[in-house]
Amino acid sequence: MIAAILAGGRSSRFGEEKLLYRVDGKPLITHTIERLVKAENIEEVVVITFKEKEHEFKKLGLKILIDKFKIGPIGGVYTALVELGDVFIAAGDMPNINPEFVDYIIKKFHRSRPMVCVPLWPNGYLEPLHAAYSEEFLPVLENQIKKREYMLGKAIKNARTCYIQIESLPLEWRESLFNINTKRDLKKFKGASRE
Ligand SMILES: Nc1nc2c(ncn2[C@@H]2O[C@H](COP(=O)(O)OP(=O)(O)OP(=O)(O)O)[C@@H](O)[C@H]2O)c(=O)[nH]1
Ligand SMILES: [Mg+2]
Repeated sequence: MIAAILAGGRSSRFGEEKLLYRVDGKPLITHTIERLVKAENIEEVVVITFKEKEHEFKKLGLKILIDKFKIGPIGGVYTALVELGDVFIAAGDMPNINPEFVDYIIKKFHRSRPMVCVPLWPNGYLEPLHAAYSEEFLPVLENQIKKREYMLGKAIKNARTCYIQIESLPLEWRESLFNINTKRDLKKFKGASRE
């Protein structure tokens, strides 16, 4: 499966483009990609971003697709599904992605053929930017985008979805869902202590 990395955000909480911010000598998005490609079920990584940011990511040697929507993650997921077919979606700001967890989600996805296979917290909170999507989900997205309803979680709840109960997974997999939103979050990123 191809991994599509969403990289069109404004980094407003971070204060500058967080995905290009260098941590341990490399851009944050490179940490995310290095983790993703370790998953056995990920063959290739493609970055979904806006035209204005294309150049910066291209300089890193990354394959880019342009998100023309600018309506938030839902537009990035839509772009990925139209251009690539079934994909694993990840946010670019997830440097602790656990390849085993990614493989687990993709295997579940292939087994039950849902529209979306997404991690779910006990409080009902979803992790739509760490999930596998089928192109069969496109009509649901189109329907919502047409109505200018841009909540990705709402589309997922209206789809044929396989939920992965996070509380039943190995505890250490949870760090896969960690994402960097502020400069303070960088301190929690264990990059420095890893090999
Ligand atoms: N392609 C695409 N990616 C997006 C879009 N909005 C957010 N993202 C990406 O989705 C991921 C998670 O988003 P956030 O953590 O909210 O990042 P952000 O929007 O850059 O940051 P804030 O402005 O602080 O909310 C990041 O990797 C963003 O780059 C979008 O409209 N299109
Ligand atoms: Mg985030």
